[in-house]
Amino acid sequence: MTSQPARPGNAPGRDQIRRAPKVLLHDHLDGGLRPATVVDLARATGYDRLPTTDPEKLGLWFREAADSGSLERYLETFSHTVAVMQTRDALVRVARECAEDLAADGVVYAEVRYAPEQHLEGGLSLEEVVEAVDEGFREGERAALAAGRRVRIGALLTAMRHAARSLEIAELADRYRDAGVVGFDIAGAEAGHPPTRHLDAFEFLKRADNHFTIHAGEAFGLPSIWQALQWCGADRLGHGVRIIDDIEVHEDGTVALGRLAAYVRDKRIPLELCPSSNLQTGAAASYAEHPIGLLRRLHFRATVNTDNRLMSHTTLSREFEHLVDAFGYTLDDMQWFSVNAMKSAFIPFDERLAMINDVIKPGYAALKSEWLFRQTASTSGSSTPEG
Ligand SMILES: O=c1[nH]cnc2c1ncn2[C@@H]1O[C@H](CO)[C@@H](O)[C@H]1O
Ligand SMILES: [Zn+2]
Repeated sequence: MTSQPARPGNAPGRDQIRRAPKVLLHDHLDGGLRPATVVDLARATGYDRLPTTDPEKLGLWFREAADSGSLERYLETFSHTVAVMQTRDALVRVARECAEDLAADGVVYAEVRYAPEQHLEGGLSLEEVVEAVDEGFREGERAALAAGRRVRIGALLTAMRHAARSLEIAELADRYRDAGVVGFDIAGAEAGHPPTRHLDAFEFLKRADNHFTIHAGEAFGLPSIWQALQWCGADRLGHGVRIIDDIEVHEDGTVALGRLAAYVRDKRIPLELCPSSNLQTGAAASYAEHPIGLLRRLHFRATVNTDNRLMSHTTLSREFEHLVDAFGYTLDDMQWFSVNAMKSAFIPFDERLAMINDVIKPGYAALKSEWLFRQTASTSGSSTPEG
């Protein structure tokens, strides 16, 4: 274990970051398994191609293999997790543990995505996959509640952008809407697989009043973001980090936004930013240089996300710790990101508002008052009373 780095001023500590109510919009179910669960499930299903069956080494292996500098290589690691998620029991377990792990990390609302078409090899139907995952999420929510933590999980159904099942998956998402599914997404290698290949799926979704996000502007730049928004009509951008290519920072500190960047900011298009994942796929060089710093300053609708907790050896708290260290963020910044994310969620407006007013704001207020009392206690303790 590394020791907690010293953080200046009123920077929140590791424990406060974990306890702060957080909202997660971009997390892949098949990218968040516990290493020990991968080993267990491989044993139970007879999958013998894991690089190692030692959970600790396996965790390390995923992290290192994903640390390749390219999205394509990063995605290769999913062959192992997807391979052990082909039965109903496996899907229920992985989804249950996901909900429990997020709750333990202080996440109060999450949208977790996966591609149903990748879980059919054991003979399950698309519907059975969706129902198994939903059962797992609900079990996990109940287990978390019994442990004193409240989390709400909604599913996003992903279609793989290199495949040709997006309309079918979009229809599936529509059918399971209000039954645990809150939206749709496309994922997979970005270069060479433009979102416009899936226009029929997006048009269907829009006509049926559904929400969707698109992985765009991660490994590929502005044209991908432009297509996702202006051709496909995405509600949010998965990553969207390359919008930075349309922002010019001048030497005197002034900033000029290109038309697309201005559109994204003006329309409050949510950016599902995933710092650690971006470092691994080469989309950013370091936390300190990650575009999230500038995007937050310019008041884009930026949110903080994990992408793949297993491959990036991360949690939402750890993502925030990195940002606190790199940019000196405070609890106010964390609250800003969390409210941004909650505003951008795909559940109904009144439920989002209730989460913001009844869970997020009171949660941060309590943490801030803790901090205030500690400050007062330490100042009065160190001063000598006069008279
Ligand atoms: O950052 C990413 N960019 C693009 N695709 C991804 C990323 N992370 C995961 N997946 C892909 O999404 C599938 C469904 O969850 C995963 O199997 C993986 O292939
Ligand atoms: Zn992703």
